[in-house]
Amino acid sequence: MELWPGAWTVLLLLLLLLLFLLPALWFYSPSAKYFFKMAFYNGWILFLAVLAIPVCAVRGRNVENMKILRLMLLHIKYLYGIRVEVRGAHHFPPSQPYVVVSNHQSSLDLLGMMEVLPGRCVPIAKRELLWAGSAGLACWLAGVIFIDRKRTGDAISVMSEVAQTLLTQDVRVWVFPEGTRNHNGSMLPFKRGAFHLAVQAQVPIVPIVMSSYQDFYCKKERRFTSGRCQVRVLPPVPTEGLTPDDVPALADRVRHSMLTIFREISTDGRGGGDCLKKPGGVVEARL
Ligand SMILES: CCCCC/C=C\C/C=C\CCCCCCCC(=O)SCCNC(=O)CCNC(=O)[C@H](O)C(C)(C)COP(=O)(O)OP(=O)(O)OC[C@H]1O[C@@H](n2cnc3c(N)ncnc32)[C@H](O)[C@@H]1OP(=O)(O)O
Ligand SMILES: CCCCCCCC/C=C\CCCCCCCC(=O)OC[C@@H](O)COP(=O)(O)O
Repeated sequence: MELWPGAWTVLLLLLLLLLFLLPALWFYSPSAKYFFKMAFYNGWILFLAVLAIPVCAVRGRNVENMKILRLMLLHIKYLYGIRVEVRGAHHFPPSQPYVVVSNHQSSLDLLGMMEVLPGRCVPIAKRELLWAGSAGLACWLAGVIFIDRKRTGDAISVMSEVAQTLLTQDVRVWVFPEGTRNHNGSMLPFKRGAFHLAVQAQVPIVPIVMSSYQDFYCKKERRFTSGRCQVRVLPPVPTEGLTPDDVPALADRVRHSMLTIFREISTDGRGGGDCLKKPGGVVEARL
């Protein structure tokens, strides 16, 4: 193929620009750094999923595949210099089904989640994740339960089937009761699906709180540095003898205990707020 004579010069200039521009952007523009890091995070997970799919496919759709995904994802915190400290892991009931509920700040929750994910535990995820290419397929193979948030009736019947599965197949379920990502320094009101699920199956609820990421991550400010995160497992909350009428109070009680711990373990003691940094590095809380 013949190229226009100046084309090589243009290509060379573009290459030089990339070679110098990308590192310069990385060092001098925190926003560019944020985008590179997030793009790499998603890209790396998609790549790992491509490797995981054939291994998981041998077993077919099976909750045991979640162990493979977990092992493959555990190193990511080192790539990003995030120290994940786990406390209270002894609170996990040793061998029985239960429902884990945890706060949901960002897709980075995957790091804390993989740190403590119990055996035979499957997350409940929005249906859209199923279409996230290789990651969606890997999730499906690992038994992730998908719900359509736009169809309440369908979501509720999926949750009711899950309640049966909890008991008959000895699995645990991980639910983000806020129902969506929330990075505003507090917790959204809890949706009640997870609590109905636990009451229907008469299994305990294990609340897990991940401390605020706002020291090292803020989407609004395009800031993503290294940092620390604490994952706190709280004592199980029994549901034996409770009925659907008890669900609203149960959900409120669990949210209250989680919010208290969230504020306690998040570095500014208030959960970080809307990651608005005041001059002097003080983080203003918006709760
Ligand atoms: C190596 C490579 C790896 C590659 C792969 C990478 C990673 C893999 C590993 C794991 C990753 C997976 C992690 C994925 C995480 C994704 C996180 C998410 O997607 S979060 C979003 C989805 N989750 C949720 O939404 C859960 C919380 N939502 C609920 O519980 C909701 O209640 C709902 C069931 C979805 C319904 O919600 P909706 O808004 O439609 O309605 P309401 O909540 O208002 O409820 C209406 C009404 O119904 C009552 N209700 C709710 N549930 C039940 C039920 N089960 N039984 C009976 N009644 C129920 C509820 O109480 C309301 O009534 P009332 O107002 O009277 O109380
Ligand atoms: C605990 C988070 C698990 C994340 C799994 C990461 C896999 C990502 C790899 C590449 C795929 C790109 C698709 C990004 C999917 C992000 C998953 C996520 O965090 O879902 C958010 C969901 O909950 C709530 O959704 P909304 O906040 O309502 O929109």
